[in-house]
Amino acid sequence: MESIGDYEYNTKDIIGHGAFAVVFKGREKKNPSMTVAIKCITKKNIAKQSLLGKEIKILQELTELHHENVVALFDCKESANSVYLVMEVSKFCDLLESI
Ligand SMILES: Nc1ncnc2c1ncn2[C@@H]1O[C@H](COP(=O)(O)OP(=O)(O)OP(=O)(O)O)[C@@H](O)[C@H]1O
Repeated sequence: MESIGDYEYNTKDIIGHGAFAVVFKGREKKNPSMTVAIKCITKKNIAKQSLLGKEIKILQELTELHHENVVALFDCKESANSVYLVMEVSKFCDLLESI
């Protein structure tokens, strides 16, 4: 298990790949029934890291809206090579899988 603050994930549990990141299925350590999506962004894939900081700030502000159609950002952590975004699992991904 990889540890990201209060959350953890197994590198085998990949939900999806994007252009800049891999998204893993993870869980809260204290409450393992709480499933989360952990987006691991490799810093070297991002040309301007200041833009990533701005994007994270926008995600934090959107989270404060508590809107059902906006995926909440629970936590954000940084290591030497990566940035990790711990997010609510999107209900729309289930819909896509069922199509
Ligand atoms: N919060 C989430 N809940 C569930 N699945 C997710 C979540 N975020 C991302 N995913 C899945 O992981 C995949 C990769 O996501 P990611 O955000 O890295 O890239 P993308 O949105 O597909 O495209 P891009 O790389 O252009 O941003 C998505 O296509 C989706 O299937």
